[in-house]
Amino acid sequence: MKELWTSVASVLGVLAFCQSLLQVVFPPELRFAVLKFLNRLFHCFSAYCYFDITEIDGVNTNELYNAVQLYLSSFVSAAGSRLSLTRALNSSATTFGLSNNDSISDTFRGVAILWEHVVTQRQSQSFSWRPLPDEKRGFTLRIKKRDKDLILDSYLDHIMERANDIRRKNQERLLYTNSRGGSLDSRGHPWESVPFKHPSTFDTLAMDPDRKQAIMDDLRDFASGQSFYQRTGRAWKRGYLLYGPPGTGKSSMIAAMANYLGYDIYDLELTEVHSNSELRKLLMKTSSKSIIVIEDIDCSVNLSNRWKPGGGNGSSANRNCYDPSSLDLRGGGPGEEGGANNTITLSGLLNFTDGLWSCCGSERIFVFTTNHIEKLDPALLRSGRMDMHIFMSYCSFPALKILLRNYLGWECEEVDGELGREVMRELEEVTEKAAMTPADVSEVLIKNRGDRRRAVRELLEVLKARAERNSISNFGGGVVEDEEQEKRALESPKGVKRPPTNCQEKDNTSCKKQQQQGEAADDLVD
Ligand SMILES: Nc1ncnc2c1ncn2[C@@H]1O[C@H](COP(=O)(O)OP(=O)(O)OP(=O)(O)O)[C@@H](O)[C@H]1O
Ligand SMILES: [Mg+2]
Repeated sequence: MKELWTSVASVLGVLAFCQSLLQVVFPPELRFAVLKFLNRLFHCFSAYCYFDITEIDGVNTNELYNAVQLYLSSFVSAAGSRLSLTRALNSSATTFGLSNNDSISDTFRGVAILWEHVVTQRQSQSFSWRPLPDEKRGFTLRIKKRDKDLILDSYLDHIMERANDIRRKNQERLLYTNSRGGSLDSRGHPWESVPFKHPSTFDTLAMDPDRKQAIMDDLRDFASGQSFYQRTGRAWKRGYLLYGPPGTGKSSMIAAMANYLGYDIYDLELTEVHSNSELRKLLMKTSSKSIIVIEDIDCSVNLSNRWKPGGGNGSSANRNCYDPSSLDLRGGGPGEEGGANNTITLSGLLNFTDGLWSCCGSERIFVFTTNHIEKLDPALLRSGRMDMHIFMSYCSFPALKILLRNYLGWECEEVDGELGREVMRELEEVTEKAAMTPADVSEVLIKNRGDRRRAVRELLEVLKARAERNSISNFGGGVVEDEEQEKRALESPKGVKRPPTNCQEKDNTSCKKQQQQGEAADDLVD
């Protein structure tokens, strides 16, 4: 054993001597050329090829590095005895990683792959726009030369896909906003994000169950439709236009969609976007598997005035709603024609959702909402642009039943007894005529959620009062004007007034009936 150590030491000594001799005898240029040559010779005869994936690519973070790190973390935990642990911002899960200069093998389509995590000290920093970390990190991928063409592209795509899945699973959903008005953050990102924790789901959404199911099916088909979109040559995106009076659940529906699909939301504030090119940049910085939302598309920006440089004074009165009749969809828009490059136009917006740029990235959903579909330009409604137009209506009876279940834990299907059924009939009859929004109904239920009996009784009273008011104002039409609805939503019923319970004002029969219903409601929810 002693002899072995002696011989190893003497070999090392000889090598060190040769190296110092090389350094003394040969100039650095020659040494470098010799090493390069030896390196080439080695790679020529080696059966393997190597790919370096560095953490920082120039000054930008290399997304592939992050993806590989996440991908390896999915199976490294079972393999390694020494691992690095990390937890990302907004993440609820711990990620395992390879320790410095450790390696792990993987197989893909029967091909063996070796990954090595290489960490070296960075040389003294030359000039850089931003400080770089002291350590240089990277992964080296080793595969057999003959497998290179066979798997490299598909393997890297597979890694990116898996990494995105892991990221989504680990991370709470994110809600992005462009409220910084075009300025970029330190990583060059125009979007700001916060964790998205909206509790709305399709289960809690009050709307007709058949329509709800149709939307869920559509979303599911979209999310699993990669091959369909590829086969048909369509960009993998889908547009939904949600329209209806305020408080009917448009925003709640968007949150439910995001929670259902596990997508992030990009809430695009059009008033913060100054030009079509800025809009394009924002789009380019959105990730796939996301929902891009423009709320109140009819009011968020005065496209017509911004279109014509001298065409409007931009007064707040004008800014509130645009006049679609003054929009001109011919040509590329004024940004290109009129030289007003700092404007956002309808054509820019349409290109955003529909043009070539809309296909950068994939699996994205565009959702526009409006209270006034009739004010939208037909170009926005054209088929193929917004694939599905979803009307969010006043509270229907099936929707009311969902709200009763959500807020009071009350299953209408389980109602029995003659009086109980009578109340259900009353509710059914009066709900449509009342034309109340789910938001208004929710208010009544929230206020009385501690006392089911009182909640149902008050709801019935409010519905009846609304129905009566509607029949008077519309001569039996039953649906009130939009403006009135908006006002009603703004009023936000702090305390819903009860209709007069003073029976002297009414005839005896109706008074008796009212009393009976009150009692029935009491029995029903006992
Ligand atoms: N269909 C619904 N199902 C369940 N809750 C609803 C529904 N519609 C409204 N709500 C309740 O009313 C509140 C307001 O609803 P939401 O913001 O989704 O309405 P909206 O249609 O987006 O209104 P606006 O047009 O003013 O933006 C929600 O927080 C939710 O609690
Ligand atoms: Mg809304």
